[in-house]
Amino acid sequence: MASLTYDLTLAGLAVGSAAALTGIGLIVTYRATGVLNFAHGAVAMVTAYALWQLRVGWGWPLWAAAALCLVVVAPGIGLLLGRFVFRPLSVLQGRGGAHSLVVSLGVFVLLVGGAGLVWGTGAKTDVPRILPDDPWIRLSVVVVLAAAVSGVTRFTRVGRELRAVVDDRRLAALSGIDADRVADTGWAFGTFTAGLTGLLLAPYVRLDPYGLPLLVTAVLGVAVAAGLRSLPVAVGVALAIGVAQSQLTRLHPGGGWEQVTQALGANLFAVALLVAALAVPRLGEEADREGFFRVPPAPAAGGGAVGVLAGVLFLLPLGFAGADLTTAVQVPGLAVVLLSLVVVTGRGGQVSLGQAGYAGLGALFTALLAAGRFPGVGPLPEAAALGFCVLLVAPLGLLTGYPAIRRRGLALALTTLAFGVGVSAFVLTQPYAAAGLSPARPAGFTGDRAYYALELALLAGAVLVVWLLRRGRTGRALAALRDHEEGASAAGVAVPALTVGAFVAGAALAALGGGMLVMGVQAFSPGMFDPVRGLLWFAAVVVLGADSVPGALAAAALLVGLDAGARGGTAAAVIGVLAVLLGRFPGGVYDALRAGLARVRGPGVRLSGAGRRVRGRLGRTTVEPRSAATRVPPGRTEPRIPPGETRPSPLPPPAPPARPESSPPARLTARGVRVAYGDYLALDGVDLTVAPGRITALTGPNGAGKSTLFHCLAGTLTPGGGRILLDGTDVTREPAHRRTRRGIARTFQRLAVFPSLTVGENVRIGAEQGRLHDPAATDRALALLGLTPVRDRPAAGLPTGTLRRVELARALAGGPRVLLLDEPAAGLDTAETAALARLLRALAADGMALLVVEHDPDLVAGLAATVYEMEAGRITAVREGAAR
Ligand SMILES: Nc1ncnc2c1ncn2[C@@H]1O[C@H](COP(=O)(O)OP(=O)(O)OP(=O)(O)O)[C@@H](O)[C@H]1O
Repeated sequence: MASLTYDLTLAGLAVGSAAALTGIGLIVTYRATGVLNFAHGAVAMVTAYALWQLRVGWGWPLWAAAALCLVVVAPGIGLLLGRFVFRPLSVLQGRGGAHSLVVSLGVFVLLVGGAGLVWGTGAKTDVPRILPDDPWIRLSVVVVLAAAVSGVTRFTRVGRELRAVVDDRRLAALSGIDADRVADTGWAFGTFTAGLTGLLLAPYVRLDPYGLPLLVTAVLGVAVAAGLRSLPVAVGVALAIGVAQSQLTRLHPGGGWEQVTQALGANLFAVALLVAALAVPRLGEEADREGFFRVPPAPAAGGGAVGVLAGVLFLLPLGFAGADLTTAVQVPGLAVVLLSLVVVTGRGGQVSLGQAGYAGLGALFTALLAAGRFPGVGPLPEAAALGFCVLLVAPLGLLTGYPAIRRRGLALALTTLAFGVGVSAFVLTQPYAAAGLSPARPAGFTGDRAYYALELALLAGAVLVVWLLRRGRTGRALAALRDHEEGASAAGVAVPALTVGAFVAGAALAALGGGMLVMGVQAFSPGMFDPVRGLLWFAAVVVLGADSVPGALAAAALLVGLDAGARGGTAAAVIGVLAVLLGRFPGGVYDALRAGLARVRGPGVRLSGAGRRVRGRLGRTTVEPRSAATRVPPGRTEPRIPPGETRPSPLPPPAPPARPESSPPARLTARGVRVAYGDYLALDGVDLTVAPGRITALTGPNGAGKSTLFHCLAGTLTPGGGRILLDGTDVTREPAHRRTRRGIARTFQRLAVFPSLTVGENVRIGAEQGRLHDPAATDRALALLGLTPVRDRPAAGLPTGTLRRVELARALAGGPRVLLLDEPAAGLDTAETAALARLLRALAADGMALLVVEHDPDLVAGLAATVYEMEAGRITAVREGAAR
């Protein structure tokens, strides 16, 4: 028994060593470049193929083949990626940034597709071993490598440079460090470890374009568990999981647990990925300095002609026959799955790498329900099975929707990926699913042509759902969520509910598409929904225009058509190339084509209303993540007005705003508010009152704690101690959107408008989601702020002064009783500042309670009735202002 334990431990250490190598490589690359290389496993796979080619294909000596792979091929791929793919992106984006995830997924699918094209999709079982089959040797390699990296990082100049770049790339560059060289080193080392992992693992697993990358992707959890930071933790976790996984094979609890134990034993790294992704919600934020990751929004499709063209193209297969028609049957189902990504990612701005999981569940449930093998449910007619599977899977959208409430960027990407990996490992590939499920098609639609017609009807329904989700109150709220989450919350949008809703709708659509697909091919196969396919679909939708229905339809046709008409892997390779080029076409290929078309047409051509809107949107810098779209370069207070456009009318003298009867005055109070950031006490028992009918100001030097207090009042930060009261009601623990609905509105120091919406839509969100829900409030607020002439203009690209008014109009449209303004005069010229002061006085005269946070004591002196002075987290003085 003891020897079995020993043998299993050794076997586990061997597996753990390979995982540890992956962890080391991922962390080093991430620290040096800010990119979590999702293509790590694909590089491992390509290097293993290279070894096979050199040794088995061309008969090279093993040592020479292995040396070439490890010294030239693997690091060479890294250097090429770093220099030609990610460096241009980081120049555009700043480190980390919005696109690196999509581009690294693009590299992943490109390598997977490319390997399929070059070596075929069949498995190679004769990859030579480069090391003896001794776990101790593998372990030694890993320990030596980890120690060497730690030593180099700690004690050498390269290591010091690496740490400096990790801390602050721009500062490091200013102090003479060649950050690009550091990044190159990170890439070369990272892909070297990927190559080594590939060579170590390939002889023991089936080497095919999908299998090895998938295996290595599940190991991402090791790096995540180490917070993408600590090499010893990564190595320890990897070895522990390797050993635990190996020991689990001894357990035979019998009964239902037998299957669970076996599944766990085979997939413990997937479990680790799931646990780690859930446990580290703020992962990657430090590398995403430009703001949270947002998938670049493509403009709404709008163009009726494109929609009609897509409709006609989708009707064409009705005239096909034979194999062509059988292939075409897969397109509408996949199109529905991809539309689910349009809802979640394109419109809601949430990364979802796990849609293949939902589609797979939809397919499996449909097949099980129709076969009468779903627990507790007898056989259902096929059409009913399809409908029922949608109802079953939709609530499961919570599984990724709920974590998405607190996660952004990388953390959300990893959580959704972990979901996809988990569903594939623990549900789709289990014996009950793998054993010959062959669902029939609904009665009356069994022939290919009839079934295709049925699919078209379902696809039309799905397009309608997406169309509805993009219009009206919900559509505007989703666009606001995507464009600027904090801004949406401040406008009153219930961000958590909407985020979950987007995932639930996405899960329902993906399940429908999965069910359609499996009935189309009349067989369930887990491989159709493996996580690699999820990554491919995500990349395909984003590159063709994440918020574009025609883009999703085109992606489905492309993916099915290319793989059917050409060698396996072509579709992945094409999507990969497009994703890698994404840096050049930030709004997706569809967007780029429209831009090209607009350029070819030239400026003299009159565009329709929709065309003008699209051109206006294309003019903005969608390449930047949210809020950055409205950022003004330093030293310039207002962007130049583009030629041919008129300057929006200046703010008119305010008529005293008529306060509706339903807006009784309100008082906002802070009582003994305390906030600590770690050991540092940012607010130390602050008392402050924002009284109705007057302007209260809060001033103090940088770092005094003004913004922290402001966040506590607005609901974006929950204090560690003390209370926030609105007219005696304790609102301390209420989120921002609920406070907005109670009548506490706010504006932002850095603008928080929604660039993909028009000025009118921006303000309308405030009226729809705020306290009063008064449809006429939009017009009133627009008129009050002098914005009526620009109400149909897209917010993107408007001057800062105008956008400040848009933000204020949005806040006022909700009928606030308390208005909190964070440095409202930032970026305004003198005339605009004076007009703003007049408006604020008028609002106060009308009974509103106003708080103005401002650095400049002179500026507030003439405006405020009460001035609170703050320093080092305390109120140091309260004095009467000139405007009493
Ligand atoms: N998220 C955070 N983590 C750690 N420390 C923080 C955080 N946010 C603020 N601080 C620190 O808390 C203190 C108060 O910051 P705060 O932004 O509230 O000051 P402020 O008066 O608004 O300054 P400014 O006028 O420059 O915005 C500062 O020392 C700041 O460095």
